[in-house]
Amino acid sequence: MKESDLQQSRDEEMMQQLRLRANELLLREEWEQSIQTYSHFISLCQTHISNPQIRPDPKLQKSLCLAFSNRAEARLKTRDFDGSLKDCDEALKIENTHFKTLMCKGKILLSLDRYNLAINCFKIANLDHPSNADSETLNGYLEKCKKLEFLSRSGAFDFSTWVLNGFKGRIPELAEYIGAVEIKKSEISGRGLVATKNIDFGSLLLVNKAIATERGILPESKAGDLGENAQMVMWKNFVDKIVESTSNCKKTRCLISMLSDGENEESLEVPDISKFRPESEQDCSFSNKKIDMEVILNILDVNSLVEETFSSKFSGKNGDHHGVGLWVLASFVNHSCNPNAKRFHIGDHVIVHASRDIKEGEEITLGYYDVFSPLKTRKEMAQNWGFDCHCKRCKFEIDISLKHEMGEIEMGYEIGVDVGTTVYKLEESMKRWTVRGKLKGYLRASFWKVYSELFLSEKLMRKWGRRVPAMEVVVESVVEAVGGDERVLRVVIEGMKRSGGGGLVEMEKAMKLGRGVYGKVMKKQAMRSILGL
Ligand SMILES: C[S@@+](CC[C@H](N)C(=O)[O-])C[C@H]1O[C@@H](n2cnc3c(N)ncnc32)[C@H](O)[C@@H]1O
Repeated sequence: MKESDLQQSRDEEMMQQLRLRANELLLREEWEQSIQTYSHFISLCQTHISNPQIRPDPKLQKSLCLAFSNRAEARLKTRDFDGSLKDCDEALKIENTHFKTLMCKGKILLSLDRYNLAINCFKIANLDHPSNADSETLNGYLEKCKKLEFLSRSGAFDFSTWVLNGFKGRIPELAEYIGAVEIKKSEISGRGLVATKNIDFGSLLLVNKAIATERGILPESKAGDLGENAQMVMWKNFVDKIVESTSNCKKTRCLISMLSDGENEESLEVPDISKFRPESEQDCSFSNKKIDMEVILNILDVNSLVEETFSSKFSGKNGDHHGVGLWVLASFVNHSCNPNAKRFHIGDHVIVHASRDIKEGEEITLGYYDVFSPLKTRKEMAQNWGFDCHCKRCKFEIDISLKHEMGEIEMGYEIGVDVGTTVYKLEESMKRWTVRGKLKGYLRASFWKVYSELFLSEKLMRKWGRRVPAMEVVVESVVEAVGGDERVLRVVIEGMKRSGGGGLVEMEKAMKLGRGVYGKVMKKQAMRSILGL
């Protein structure tokens, strides 16, 4: 036997061993090792195939296709989406209708929210292998992709069934969605999200999937080592997940690199909103680089959010479950103390809707912290975020806080003076200062705690009822000024129940308020059930 023939048979033997070993590792779910072994096999196989002295072997081509496909699967398990997609494409170059590869590629594209491309993969797989044993699974994926693609285009989310089931069972299926908004230079700070047309209160503005989230149980009291340690562990895990996502996916790396790290926000580039659409390809200077750890930490500091879950908003409690995450598009929304939007979290998605009517060109704003608190508390919370808020409401309240009576009212609020006295004094002072319209709503929202305590107490209302404005009047001004809130809803519903359940008009008002608070994501019956009407 010639030396070259001997070498060829040694190579073939080696490839055979590598292939079997890699398959075994894949079955044993030892992803990293199987990736390494497939890589070794692939490299030998490619050298072998490209050798002009060796007769082309269709069997070897098939093995190479399968090796790429299997390595793609293993890479998918390690969440290396880019690597996995590249492997799928290599396999498909060899056999363009390879079923297993098309399924794998479809699943990756689905988890990257690229619904249309995923649909294409599943469709080709279906056309070419109509009687495949896995056709039920395939059709399941195809249906799921079509549904998500529709949701992502229309924003027609409906949580009614989930709500009516008491938030039990599977959470509603959610897709990424971008409503009538664009990113523009903001008058508040840096870039912001702006309405591209008039938007009704309750309408969806965006649904955005997290780059990563971390959830955990933290002791109720955050004081003490136990709470602090648990918080630190959660934060560390969260940072690790973000680092992993940025190194595994070019698109994630590009998107994160567009976020503010808190420095020179005014000079940051204003990205086009299309970059955030599910199907968009990314092409940025960061695409092949690692983002510096210090930059990642600063970006997370400025942009990560604590979850406010949808179901806990209704029950009024989140228990000791806490979640933190990074939602890239939602990170472009600035804060205002008279916000026009609200956010909720379901699974890994954040859902942002208009909490008031929004005019074309108006900036979308969220309350990063509780906007139903007095100026002093809000200022402290803004400082924790690292900025000074200069919104209309803050400016107005800063002027008012210079008045002597305001100092007395604030002092009374802090030391817990009877709520009726505080409300009465504030209302009388507003008359003297000729505070009108929205401005009244601003101050009432700042002292909402005392107003709600007064309205919820039959005893106090008997004493003060005639000397203070009616609950409906206060609620209307507060909602117009800063938008609704679960706590405002609670006062309204209590008031309705106390007056005998409320007529149709009251009921309609409460439902309308509910749509501003929770968004138009459920039918009337579900809304009625969560409002307890
Ligand atoms: C989540 S980012 C919002 C988007 C940011 N403006 C940008 O250009 O990327 C949060 C940062 O925006 C700025 N910001 C948001 N709301 C603000 C406000 N009301 N006043 C001043 N700065 C604000 C602060 O620098 C804050 O740390």
